[in-house]
Amino acid sequence: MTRNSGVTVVGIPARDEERTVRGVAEAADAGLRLAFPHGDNAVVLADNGSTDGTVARFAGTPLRARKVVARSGREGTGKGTNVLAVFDRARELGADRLLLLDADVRSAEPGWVGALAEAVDGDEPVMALPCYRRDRYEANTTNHLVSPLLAAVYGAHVQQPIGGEFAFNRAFLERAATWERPDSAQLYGIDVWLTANALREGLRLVEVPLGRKLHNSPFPKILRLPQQVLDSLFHVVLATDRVRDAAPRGSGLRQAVDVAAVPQDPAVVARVADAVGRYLAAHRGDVLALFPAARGLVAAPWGLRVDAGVWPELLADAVVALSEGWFTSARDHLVALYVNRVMTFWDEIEGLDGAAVDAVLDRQAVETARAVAGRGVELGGRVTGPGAFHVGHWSGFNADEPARGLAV
Ligand SMILES: O=c1ccn([C@@H]2O[C@H](COP(=O)(O)OP(=O)(O)O[C@H]3O[C@H](CO)[C@@H](O)[C@H](O)[C@H]3O)[C@@H](O)[C@H]2O)c(=O)[nH]1
Ligand SMILES: O=C(O)[C@H](O)COP(=O)(O)O
Repeated sequence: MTRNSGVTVVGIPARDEERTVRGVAEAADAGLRLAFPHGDNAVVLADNGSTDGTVARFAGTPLRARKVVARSGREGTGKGTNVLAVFDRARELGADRLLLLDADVRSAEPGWVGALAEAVDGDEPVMALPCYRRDRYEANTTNHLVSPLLAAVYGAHVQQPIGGEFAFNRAFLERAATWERPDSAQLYGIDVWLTANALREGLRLVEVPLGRKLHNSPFPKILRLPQQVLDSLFHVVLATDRVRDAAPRGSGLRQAVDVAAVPQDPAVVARVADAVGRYLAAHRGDVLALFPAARGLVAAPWGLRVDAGVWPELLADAVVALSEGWFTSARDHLVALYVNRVMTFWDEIEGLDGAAVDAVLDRQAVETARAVAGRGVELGGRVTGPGAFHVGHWSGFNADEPARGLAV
């Protein structure tokens, strides 16, 4: 890497992050100074309608790098709106490389900038993804949906495909500008949209060890974030030529489970379990028709027991349903089954050490790839999903849901 030349942009997507945005901007600035002391450096805050002091806090933070603010309204926008605005600004600034840091990360270190930037050196499109240790009660969308499904469809084992701390080189930014964007890519679908499209096109992905990730718990969003993530992932899967063969494991087995572990707030867990129970009662017939592996599920204190043995088969049922044109039903019903998988997993890992939890998750991804491979799924653009995003079958079941389809 020509460390002293070129344009490097760090983008920070934010909504209502006044407590943490300053620390992230300072870490970005210090990292840019260390990695590119003579470079043309910029930090871009992309804000979609914060109602707190996020923008003022960023504006009031002294930085050596150029400061840029990109703003959009709150309605009908999401994280993806901000990331895509950062992509646009990076192209306008002639960026040789772009990094993204979430605005709520409390463990961001200046060293992340150099490490991520170095990984995307080169003329061919390349994307850097983080490897960090995370609380065993978090990263559920990663662990039970995205990583196993990417392993199954693309034969790739990616530890943190939707972590949020990424880097891209200029060639990657140019390529990403050509990809079709479903509405959910404006929301929390953006991260998986980037990773899955990169895998679909066989672009190079590099995993960069970053230590630990400490941020706001994502769990209260468990009924809407995974739905948006699945929506984007399903669109990319449908645009994929075929289910790929498993690639050899590159960097060995995962080590992603932190020693720090804080169980989720029981009141939030109870509220979520109640909403999912009502959803499944209302959609029972349709769920069993689309997910044959659900027929043997037994009751559990939180709803249904979805253990590590049956989960890969349920994910394979979802891929089959998707490939047969049941986009919205497969997406929405899978969210309900997934919440039961998460709660069953918490029960399964009780008393296990981190390495044993990692082993459960590794096996789950491998078994998902085996289950999907056994179904003879045909992809290749035969069917497509709805470009517009709407909460679909979850309408009326999620007390947190937005009033309008696209808004988050
Ligand atoms: O409308 C929004 C919502 C969120 N964000 C920002 O996006 C980042 C991540 O959002 P957050 O709600 O903290 O996401 P997580 O719950 O941490 O979700 C994880 O999973 C998401 C879906 O893949 C990723 O987008 C995140 O980066 C990843 O940390 C933060 O800086 C937010 O301020 C926005 O810019 N606009
Ligand atoms: O990596 C993840 O899966 C996201 O942070 C979302 O986490 P959650 O599944 O715990 O909501």
